[in-house]
Amino acid sequence: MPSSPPVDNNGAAYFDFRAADRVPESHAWTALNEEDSAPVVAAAAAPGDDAVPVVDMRDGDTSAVAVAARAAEEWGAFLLVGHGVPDDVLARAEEQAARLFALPAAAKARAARRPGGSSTGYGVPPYLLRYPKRMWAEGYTFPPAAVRDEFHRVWPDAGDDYHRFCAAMEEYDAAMRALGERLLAMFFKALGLAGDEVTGGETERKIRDTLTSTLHLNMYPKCPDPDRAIGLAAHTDSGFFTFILQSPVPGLQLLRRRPDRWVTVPAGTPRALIVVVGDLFHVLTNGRFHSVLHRAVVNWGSDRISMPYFLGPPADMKVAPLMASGSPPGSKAVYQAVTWPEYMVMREKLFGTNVSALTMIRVAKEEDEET
Ligand SMILES: C=C1C[C@]23C[C@H]1CC[C@H]2[C@@]12CCC[C@@](C)(C(=O)O1)[C@H]2[C@@H]3C(=O)O
Ligand SMILES: O=C(O)CCC(=O)C(=O)O
Ligand SMILES: [Fe+2]
Repeated sequence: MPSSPPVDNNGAAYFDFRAADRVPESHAWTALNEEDSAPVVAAAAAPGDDAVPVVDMRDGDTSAVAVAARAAEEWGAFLLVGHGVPDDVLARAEEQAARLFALPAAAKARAARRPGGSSTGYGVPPYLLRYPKRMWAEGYTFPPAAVRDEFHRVWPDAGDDYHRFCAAMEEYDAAMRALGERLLAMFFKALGLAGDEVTGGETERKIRDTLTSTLHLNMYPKCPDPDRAIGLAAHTDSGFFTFILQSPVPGLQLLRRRPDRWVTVPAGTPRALIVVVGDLFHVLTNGRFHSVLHRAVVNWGSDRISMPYFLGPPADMKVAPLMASGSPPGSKAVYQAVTWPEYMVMREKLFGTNVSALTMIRVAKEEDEET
């Protein structure tokens, strides 16, 4: 297992990206897994098969549901348009995130993640600290419900800047959460469970009523040598699903299999949100929907901001495959029930081994298709 270099202040003492005229050894990206070296399909050239699917929520129910189902099965991700979240809500959130990252290092360092793998604050998420190299990015993680407490650390005077920031995040949170509930309903329809009152209706309600959310703001500074650095290394999201608001600068790439290749998600669709399926949704759907490896690359000319909004179960919920009462006879749950924290522990342990934590909770190996 690769050992991580020591990181000061729980990962909040970032390298001074602004002053960099080269990528130092500490940030020089090295491939860990085979996928890391897979070729990149140029966004403009991405034809037919490699064009990222687009789900338009305005397309009447059945057609949008069918497109979402195929995309979740075949890609584990898609672009979501017609989602109804007002432009100005997205624009304000993005603008405020940019203002946060533009603050002096000392202001941001006041909000450093606390020791012991704390899940909120400014700095590198604990899981990413396991990588042998640091990434070309700054990050800030927080549960949106706690935004007013959390950001007192950055703005102790609680002045106008503080209020503008918190109001924009609260608006973004409310919109994303409502959208999360709508997408959950679409996914349940797609799974053909909507008519199954026990497996469908009850579980859907339980998941919807207990959904938890986490916001993680990413800022990828422009980079003097983008091919030598990485913004965010290849990973799957561990929760149910993630909405990513990305700035007009491209950078997000999705891994497609057979043959392995990275497809760049176009950033030109105004106000489109990207939906990424996470590992626990992979489990919930018994592998029908796929969690997807994705990463963020950096570029020479511009900073890039992304604002992933992670939706998942509460910490004490056991997530198990949903088996519809109408499932074909003989179909079995392929995954063991697991809570989010249990899953995170497994994933930590497997870090650097090239084995997905999903393999650890897989039961009926012989029936399982490749993931
Ligand atoms: C709710 C979440 C989702 C987290 C953990 C926690 C807060 C930060 C998220 C990320 C963001 C960066 C990649 C990732 C892999 C990471 O290390 O931190 C994500 C992770 C996950 O999806 O597992
Ligand atoms: O920056 C992006 O587009 C992706 C961010 C992401 O995947 C994450 O934070 O988990
Ligand atoms: Fe991610």
